Amino acid sequence: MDPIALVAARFRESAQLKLSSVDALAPAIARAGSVLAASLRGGGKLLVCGNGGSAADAQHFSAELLGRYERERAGLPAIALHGDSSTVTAVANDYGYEHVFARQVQALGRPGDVLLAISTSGNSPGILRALEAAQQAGLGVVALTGRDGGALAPLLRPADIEIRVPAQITARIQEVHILILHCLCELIDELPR
Ligand SMILES: O=C(CO)[C@@H](O)[C@H](O)[C@H](O)[C@H](O)COP(=O)(O)O
Ligand SMILES: [Zn+2]
Repeated sequence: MDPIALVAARFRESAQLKLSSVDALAPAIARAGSVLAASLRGGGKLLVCGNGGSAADAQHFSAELLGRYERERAGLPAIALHGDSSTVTAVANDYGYEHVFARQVQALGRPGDVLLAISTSGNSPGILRALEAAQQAGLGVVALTGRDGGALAPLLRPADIEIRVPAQITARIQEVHILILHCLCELIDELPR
């Protein structure tokens, strides 16, 4: 494989996926922005979770809220749930890895908060448990998924928001997820709080 051709092909795939999915995704992204801004306006906080690259995306997003995105404002409350390594290792060791996010949602989540769950497959057990814990605790839910939405999609309630990237490859889905997260940052900064 010619490396330059490979790079060019990946750039084109990524750009084409973004262009071909914007019309389908924009309404749900706008709705999610309103839900997140309303939660923050009402004194709520955002709990964010994902595995692997999606954990990095969760932390990237929480950093942009706690710090800043593109405009000056006070820090906003957001917690990336994989970030506390002592809690993650203790809960995984004592209860199993699938409980790592759910346990924190149960402990930290309050009605009016929002869980932002990120999973390209929609099938990661820890994400499914976190979703159930959020629903039980009265949190709003925004889920970033891909493929067919996996086992997560049918668990969503009507008020929950799924933003599903219409692609099969994890990396391409993640590349759209990060664009979605930046749009959410901008909407949070733009919408009344
Ligand atoms: O970043 C990547 C692949 O691009 C990987 O680290 C990937 O995030 C991991 O395999 C995750 O465990 C996948 O989980 P999920 O998106 O299916 O929930
Ligand atoms: Zn990756």
